[in-house]
Parts: sequence; C-alpha cells; structure tokens
Amino acid sequence: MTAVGGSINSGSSATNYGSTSTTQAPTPADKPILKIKELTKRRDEADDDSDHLFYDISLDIYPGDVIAVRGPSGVGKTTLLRCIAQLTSFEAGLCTLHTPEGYKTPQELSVPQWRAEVMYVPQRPAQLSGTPLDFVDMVSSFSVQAKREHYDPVEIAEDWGIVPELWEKKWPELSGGEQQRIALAVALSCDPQVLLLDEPTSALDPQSTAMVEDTLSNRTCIWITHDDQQASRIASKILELRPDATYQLISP
Ligand SMILES: Nc1ncnc2c1ncn2[C@@H]1O[C@H](COP(=O)(O)OP(=O)(O)OP(=O)(O)O)[C@@H](O)[C@H]1O
Repeated sequence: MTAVGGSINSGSSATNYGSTSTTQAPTPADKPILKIKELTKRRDEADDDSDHLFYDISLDIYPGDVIAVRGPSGVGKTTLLRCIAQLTSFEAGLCTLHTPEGYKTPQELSVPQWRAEVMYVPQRPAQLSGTPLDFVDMVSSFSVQAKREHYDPVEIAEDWGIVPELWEKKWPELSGGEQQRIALAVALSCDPQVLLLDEPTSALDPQSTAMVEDTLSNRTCIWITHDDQQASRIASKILELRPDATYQLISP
C-alpha cells in the first residue's frame, strides 16, 4: 500500500502518528491551538432567542489537550463539534486557530483549510460506496489534502488489528468496529491539528478501545464519550453539557 500523498515516519511506533503537524510549525505548548469564544447555538425549532442548545461556550485548547465532552443524549455534543468544524452554522461566537501568522478564523484560513486542520470524525462513516481504498483516493483528491503530507492509514489501522486486506472490501462487508477504525485511521492519516471525535470507540471492544486510546494519546482532541471511565482515562479536561444549555469545565 502506498501512502496517501507520500508516507512519512514509516515504521514509527503505534503511538507516534501526528505528534507534530506535518504541514505547520507546531504550536508552542503555552499557546492554545484552538480558541473557542462564546459559542452559542439555538435549537433548530426555536423561534426566539431564548431556547438554546448551548450558550456562550468558551474554551482554549492547548497542544496535547484531550477535552472529553459529556452530557445526556440530545444535549448537543455532536452539534457542538460540527459547529467547531464549520459544518453546522451557529448564532454567535468565534473559533480561531493558531498559525505562524497569528490566530485565524475559518474565513481567514478558508473553510476547507480549516476543516483539514480541525477535522470532524463522525461516529461511523456516512454510507459510502466502494471500498476504504476508494475512500482514501477520494480524500487525497481534495485539493486541500493534495497539498499536505500524510501518514499511511493502512499502517495506522494495522496497529489497531485491521489487516490490510480489509481495505479492499466493500464498506457494507465490514463490521461496525472495522468501519469505525478505518474511518478514524483515514482522518489521522491527514494529520489535522485538532481532531473532533464523535464517540470514536463506541463500536469497539475494550482491547481495540485501549489501542485506539493509546494512539490518540499524543494528539489534540475534542472527544465525545458516554463512558465516564474513558473520560477519566483520556481527558485533560471534561466539558459537561447540560440540558439547560449551560456547561461546566471540570478537571478530571
Ligand atoms: N443543525 C442543527 N441546528 C440545531 N439543532 C440541531 C442541529 N442538528 C441537530 N440538532 C438538534 O440538536 C439536538 C442535539 O443533537 P446532538 O446530535 O448534537 O446531540 P448529542 O448530545 O450528540 O446526542 P447523542 O448523545 O444522542 O449522540 C437534537 O435535538 C437535534 O435534533
């Protein structure tokens, strides 16, 4: 398997993928990579300004931070990640990313570039036709990805028990856990600065979960989880969303 856009760090250990960005000078440890300021989202069906899904969320994410996002079903965790990724619109607030030229908004950076650096990874890949290798080809054909260096997704997933042959099977022939690890490996291979992970181990057994957690332990992530034990293992901070649209940042 050839790597997408040129392999780097071939043969690196399982936990070394993306410890530094392949495309940019790393953000100094004392500066946030990502700043979220007063992010506010109304409920879909709300017809006035008072019914919020979340309100005024402010958060600085430093290099290596893992922010675990918790809260009951329907509270807005996925929507929050999609707003940060600029995949869903929001009513107020600002997200900025550290660059060598200072903090930039998605518009200053361009939205496709933003999404390449602040990448949302859904719980399962959307219904895809073809094989995971076709998916890799599609991702690497995006102009924003064509300019970047990539890790080899097959090598990343092999560390998680995904044998290379699985990349040539049709998506529906793969189990939920295989699909989840393959989609996550493709995202990781693109080396975004911040990963926005929507329950990335929800379909995995404890052993596979431990391997994925190990690989991601040196990445900067915002990570939705319903598993309190996982939150305590992975998180540098816990962001708890509440049904009344308030939130709390907790040190684990
Ligand atoms: N684009 C949107 N704008 C406003 N509200 C939305 C949007 N997309 C989804 N919603 C609504 O926001 C609410 C929260 O959904 P969301 O998927 O973010 O919750 P969640 O906390 O991730 O839930 P779960 O834990 O069940 O996955 C739902 O009522 C959903 O219908």
